[in-house]
Formats: sequence, C-alpha cells, structure tokens
Amino acid sequence: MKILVTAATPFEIQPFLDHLAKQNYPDCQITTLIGGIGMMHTAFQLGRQLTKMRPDIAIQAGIAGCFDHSWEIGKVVIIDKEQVGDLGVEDDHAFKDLFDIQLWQPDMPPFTNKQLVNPLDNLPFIPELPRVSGVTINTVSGSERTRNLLVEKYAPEVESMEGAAFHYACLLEKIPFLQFRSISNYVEVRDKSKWNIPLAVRTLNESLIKYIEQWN
Ligand SMILES: O=C(O)c1cccc(C(=O)CC[C@H]2O[C@@H](n3cnc4c(=O)[nH]cnc43)[C@H](O)[C@@H]2O)c1
Repeated sequence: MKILVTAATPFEIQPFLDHLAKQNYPDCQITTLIGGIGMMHTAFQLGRQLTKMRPDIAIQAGIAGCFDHSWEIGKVVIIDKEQVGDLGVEDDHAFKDLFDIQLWQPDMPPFTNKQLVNPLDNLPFIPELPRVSGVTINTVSGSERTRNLLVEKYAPEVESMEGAAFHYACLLEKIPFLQFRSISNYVEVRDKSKWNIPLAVRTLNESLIKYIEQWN
C-alpha cells in the first residue's frame, strides 16, 4: 500500500514525521510531501508527486480556521467537500466567482454542483471524525466583510489555503484521498493571540497517527 501524506508546512506534521522515524510499517510505503502554503504551490507539488508515485491513497493534513465559535480549538475533522473561495472577479462591492460569470460550469469535471466532492471511495478505513465542508482561499480571511461574504456564498464550516487544490488534483487523477484539518483559530477579525497552533498540531497528528496505525 503506497500512501502519500502531504502538508503545507513541516511544522504541521512534525510529530507524525518523528513517529515515522521510530516506527516501521511493513505493509505501507509512506511518502511525505511538504507542498507549500496556498493553492498554487500545492497544485504544482502535488500534481508532480501524484504522477511520479501514483499512491493508493493521498492524505492532506493541516491546520485551519473555522466559522462556528461553538467548535473547540483543536477539533479535528475530515473535509468532504471543498469550494474555491477567491477565484473570480470583483464587481464593485460584489465578488463573483467563475461559476457566476459562466466561465466555469457547475458540473465541469472534477466539480459536482460547483463543489469538489470527496466520494470517500476505495479507502480501507474512514476515520470516525465529523465530515464538514471547506472553502479554500489564498489570503487568510481577517475581516467581518470577507467572513460574511464567504458564509453567505459558500456556507463553509472550515477555511484553509490548500484544500481545494488537493481535492482537485486527486479527483482528476482518480486517487482516493482524505483531508484532515484541525482547528487552530476562528475565522474572524485577525487576532493572532487567540490562535492555538500547538494544540491544533497535536490533535491533528494524534488523529493522523491513529489512522495510519489502523493499517498495521
Ligand atoms: O500571521 C502569522 O504570523 C502566521 C503564523 C503562522 C501561521 C500563519 C497562518 O496563516 C497559517 C496558514 C496555514 O494554516 C492554514 N490555516 C490556519 N488557519 C487558517 C485560516 O483561518 N484560514 C485559512 N487558512 C488557515 C492554511 O491552510 C495555511 O497552510 C500565520
């Protein structure tokens, strides 16, 4: 079983990397890829890696923001659908995405009704974690205006900078995939003092290690 585990930055999966250095999994060949922050880096690095090794399963692991203040920081979820939240045109005060201006069609592959949906097929196990919807942007949202715009337009639960690129590449390459995200902050007016990245990294890596352990 060939497994690719990718993250935007090394610190997000460092505990998992440390675990791999100590643990031998004879039934799995695990490759890790640090793809960089944002959709452009992720798409290029991942596209190249998927072609090179064609994994049986690709896993993306990362921290993220969430829109619902009732969620606890450190909560880990699986993203089952993704939307691209900042690719389009500005029309005075309105943002129109590529579907709105008919440059993309809602069911243009690999989209299903404007979303990049993970069918969660051909995976030996699916983790028992909440399944939620994600929006991907290239700039971390940090104002009420952007937050409201995204909520009204995409009704997302989680925001990241790479998720949609990962879904897009895996769907086009027909590689089974899973996106793990752990909540490090709320999507709100930027206040870095309220973020808890160490907690999010810890819970993310605990879930990732638990998932990999199930194979062995
Ligand atoms: O501003 C800083 O000083 C700073 C320091 C460390 C990390 C950051 C990030 O913005 C992390 C971006 C990284 O994490 C994901 N992420 C985490 N929270 C969010 C969010 O609210 N919205 C979008 N992405 C988020 C993202 O996928 C990046 O890979 C800043």
